[in-house]
Amino acid sequence: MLLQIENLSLSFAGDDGPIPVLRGVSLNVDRGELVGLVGESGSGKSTTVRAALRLYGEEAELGGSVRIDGQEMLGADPATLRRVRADDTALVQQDPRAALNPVRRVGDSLTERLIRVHGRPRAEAHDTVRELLTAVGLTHPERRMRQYPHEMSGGMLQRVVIAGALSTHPSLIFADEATSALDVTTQAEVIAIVQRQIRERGLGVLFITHDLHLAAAICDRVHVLKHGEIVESLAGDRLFADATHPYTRSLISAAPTMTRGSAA
Ligand SMILES: Nc1ncnc2c1ncn2[C@@H]1O[C@H](COP(=O)(O)OP(=O)(O)OP(=O)(O)O)[C@@H](O)[C@H]1O
Repeated sequence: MLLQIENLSLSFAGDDGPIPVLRGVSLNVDRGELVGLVGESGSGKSTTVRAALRLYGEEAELGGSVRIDGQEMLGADPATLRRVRADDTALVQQDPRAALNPVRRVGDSLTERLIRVHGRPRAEAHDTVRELLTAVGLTHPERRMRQYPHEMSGGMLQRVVIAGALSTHPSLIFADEATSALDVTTQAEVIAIVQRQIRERGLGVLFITHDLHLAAAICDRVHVLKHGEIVESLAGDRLFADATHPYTRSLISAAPTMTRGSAA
């Protein structure tokens, strides 16, 4: 199992005592799986990811267990956390501009990480990045590598970020609203790239989205989070048909549908 979250709890320290945000979250992601985590804003989706990667400091109190590729993250020492984050996982978030240094050429941002963090020779790092930029659907990869983030569109930059995420050969990707800011066509292309990596590399993906239609269309399983608790877990292709929890039903009825004339 790539990701095993069991009974994960998290509270932030507040002036009037601890503020519980996650209340016993349990979910798994296996090799080759795309697993969805849905819920309304503030339900704790991003907190689940950040807690799993142990990105909080002393402000957060954690309980339960998170194992990534068998390694327990709660209680792991800083060197182990750095290794798991750098070697086994990648995190792709909504805003690709926040993930890239604005004053560096995108090729340098991507190759430097491979050279510094992963000890790859410069020429090999350069070739890897060029090949991955092609794989994520960018034409003229050498030219792209010489560009700065502001010279690219959001869709192009998110492809760059995904190429960077794949460059270290992670076994598990946390995609936190990774395609939410993209137009529908670019979103479909980027998702197709991720799905190919899932098939070809046996990658596992925890896919966080507020878009239930998207989750139903692409996820093997979908977990529904409400106030830090998973209230329902369903096969993606049965999400709309089989959901029984009132919260899931309310999310479904609130999800916008594109029907002819609906924009009028
Ligand atoms: N550092 C923090 N200190 C205190 N409360 C926090 C902190 N980070 C998040 N929270 C609270 O935890 C709750 C869950 O937030 P989280 O960002 O995980 O939600 P989400 O489901 O990802 O929502 P969104 O889709 O809006 O990002 C929210 O009520 C938020 O205000």
